[in-house]
Amino acid sequence: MSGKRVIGNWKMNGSLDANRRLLQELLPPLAALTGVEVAVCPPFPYLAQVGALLEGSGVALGAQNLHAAEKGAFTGEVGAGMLKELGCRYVLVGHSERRSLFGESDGLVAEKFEAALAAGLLPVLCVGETLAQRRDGSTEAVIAAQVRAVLQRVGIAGIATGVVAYEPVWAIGTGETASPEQAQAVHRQIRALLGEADRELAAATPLLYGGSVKADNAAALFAQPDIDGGLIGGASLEAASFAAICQAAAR
Ligand SMILES: O=C[C@H](O)COP(=O)(O)O
Repeated sequence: MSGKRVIGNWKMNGSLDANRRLLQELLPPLAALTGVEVAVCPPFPYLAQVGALLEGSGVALGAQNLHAAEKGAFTGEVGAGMLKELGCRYVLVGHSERRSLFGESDGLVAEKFEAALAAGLLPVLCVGETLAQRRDGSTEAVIAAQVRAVLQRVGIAGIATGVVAYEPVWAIGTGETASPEQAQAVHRQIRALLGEADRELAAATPLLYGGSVKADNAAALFAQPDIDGGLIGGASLEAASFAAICQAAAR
């Protein structure tokens, strides 16, 4: 039992028809896998449809974002309780597209992580450096600040209840994956940082890698000691590719 997790982030893609076809093709091969927990995160409007299609499959449902408040006058936003009620197990928090395109700060991301925990969801904290930050040598500082903001708010027990996903921004949707060694180095750093608070809980925190994970590079990434699975974007929209990635995690 490898205990790995693979989460598909569909981003702003899909339709009622495309979702049905994707899951029809994806669920049968996944049914045979053991030792891997799989989830998919469709856009908000499709959560109910996808939740119903996943019923009995063992594949979990996740959302891509949430508001930090429980409810109120926040037009266009969605609260953690609503996601929970629709059957979500996971919710992504602080994806780099949220940070860069929608101005989400480390502080706001921490508030969202806390709100998700309070509702009984498993928040997936996304962290990662830009290409410029990697080039100027600030990867470690950037990741540390992103992780510490959440650690300070919810403590190590809070983080360990959820998941952390390292997604170098330069590897997202670009086809350029971090090498297994590059990814492992950052994962080891995250584990060590969490370990300053509690070594056991740090060891138990799932650390996923995301950024151009494909069927042909997944196994090498998942073989790294501190990589506990993947957060998959583009390849999660192709049933055969996503199934192969899940298969690599199940080994
Ligand atoms: O949430 C997923 C990541 O942004 C990775 O996306 P990608 O697999 O298309 O590079």
